[in-house]
Amino acid sequence: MSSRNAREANLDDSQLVVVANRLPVDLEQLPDGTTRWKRSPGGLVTALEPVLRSNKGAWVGWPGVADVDVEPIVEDGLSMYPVRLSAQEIADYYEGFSNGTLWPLYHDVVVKPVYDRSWWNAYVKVNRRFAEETAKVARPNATVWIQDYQLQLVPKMLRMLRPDLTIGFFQHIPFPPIEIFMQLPWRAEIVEGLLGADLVGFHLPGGAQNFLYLANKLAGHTVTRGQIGVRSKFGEVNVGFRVVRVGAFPISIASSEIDELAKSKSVRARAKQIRAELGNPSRIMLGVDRLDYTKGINIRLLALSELFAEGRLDPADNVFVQLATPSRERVDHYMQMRDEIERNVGRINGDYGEVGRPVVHYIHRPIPRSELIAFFVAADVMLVTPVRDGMNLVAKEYVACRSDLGGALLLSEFTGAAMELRQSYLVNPHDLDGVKDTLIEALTQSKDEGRSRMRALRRQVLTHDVDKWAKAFLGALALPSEKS
Ligand SMILES: O=P(O)(O)OC[C@H]1O[C@H](O[C@H]2O[C@H](CO)[C@@H](O)[C@H](O)[C@H]2O)[C@H](O)[C@@H](O)[C@@H]1O
Ligand SMILES: Cc1cn([C@@H]2O[C@H](COP(=O)(O)OP(=O)(O)O)[C@@H](O)[C@H]2O)c(=O)[nH]c1=O
Repeated sequence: MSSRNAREANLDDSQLVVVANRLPVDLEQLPDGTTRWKRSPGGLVTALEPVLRSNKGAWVGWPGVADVDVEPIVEDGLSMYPVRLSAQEIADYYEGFSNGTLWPLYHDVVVKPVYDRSWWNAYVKVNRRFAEETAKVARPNATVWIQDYQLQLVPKMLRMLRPDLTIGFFQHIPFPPIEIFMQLPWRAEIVEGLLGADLVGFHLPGGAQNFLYLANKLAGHTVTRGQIGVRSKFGEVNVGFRVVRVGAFPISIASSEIDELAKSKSVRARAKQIRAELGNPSRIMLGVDRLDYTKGINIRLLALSELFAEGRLDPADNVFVQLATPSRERVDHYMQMRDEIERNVGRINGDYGEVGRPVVHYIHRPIPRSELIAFFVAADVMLVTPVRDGMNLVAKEYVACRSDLGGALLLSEFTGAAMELRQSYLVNPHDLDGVKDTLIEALTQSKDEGRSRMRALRRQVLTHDVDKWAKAFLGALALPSEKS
């Protein structure tokens, strides 16, 4: 990565500042003691990086390693301001409160959240540091856009430090049903923290509606009663002399860019090569995920193994490729899940594979984007089976890659993407027989059926891209918010 020091480039005072737990790049420490930058994992970075580069804004976030002081850097017009976290803070604020408490709680308690007071204290302390760093970077009257569940206290803390700023907050993960959120010992503090923003955005109207209800119940503010729409009909919370808007803005991808890349000769050629490397099977099934227990990877493996056992799917002619980026590897539930998935991959290959011809190809490392796009082009059926997911950009990326109108998308009803991608093969991931039957349907769809579904899906993804998402959010944030 070619970079210049941000202070040298005199870009410190920015008009649009994104604040997220991670910078879009992670610092990697190599065994020989040198360091290099690599792309950070996850959909938040995929979505926001192009938006911020085109706005020439600033990004405040953690550089991905503990206890290092990194100078601000500027790259292609994007200024990045690293926030230092100690190893203990990473354990308590990131792995602990963010990913051991909030992540499972907000994903419908799919595993049991841990409520630990020292984790909470670290969360407060680190949120304060993010607010202080942002207060230093933002120009007078700038717009600050805070991202996600790791930083829910920052809006209020930042408003106290810098009342001149316009502050937006976007939640990338589901906002849970009220009775689940009410488990959280620090529920009122979180709601108050978010209400420091001028606009609080969610992917779906349901999450926005849940938050609106809690703003009344837990913080005692008066709120509007009408139904919240998609990019329209915002809810309002009266917080003293301010009005806080609450809305739904489903995130998306740089659709045309991905569409173009997928059409390129090199990607087409690589897709063909992938099929050949897999032994030219009749059908390639694909999964692409961070290795997270919310993504339902084991459900896919179980469905496949039963279909092979029942003779409904021929292991000699169907392969499944699972690309899995390592994620949160020191958190207990992630370690357990990895062991379970890897045991299942081994078992299925032991039962149904042949020497030199596994039925499940499992890769546990980050895959570069161009290679990923070639996999999307090669795959006949894309398996997206989370038990809960804020959006799931992978589902949209698959659709953007299929200008040939080939392929089929099998999609869990419990993803944010399911609200928009209605012509996919929708499944309830808890209903294993339903998943198996729908998978067979997708694998055996007629050409006409597949083309008609993919055409409709592409219309949605290509007309609702990440630029539209950012403009809708920032446009709503720019509306006057003072009470008249
Ligand atoms: O930073 P990590 O702990 O390594 O996790 C990666 C990111 O995961 C989550 O992504 C979410 O945002 C996507 C874009 O809105 C959405 O499609 C997906 O459903 C979410 O799970 C997390 O919310 C991010 O903060 C992390 O950076
Ligand atoms: C496995 C893998 C993925 N990517 C990219 O990461 C994001 C994932 O975003 P999504 O919204 O589906 O989910 P999370 O944010 O992780 O919860 C998507 O853009 C993938 O293309 C990648 O670049 N490399 C990988 O190996």
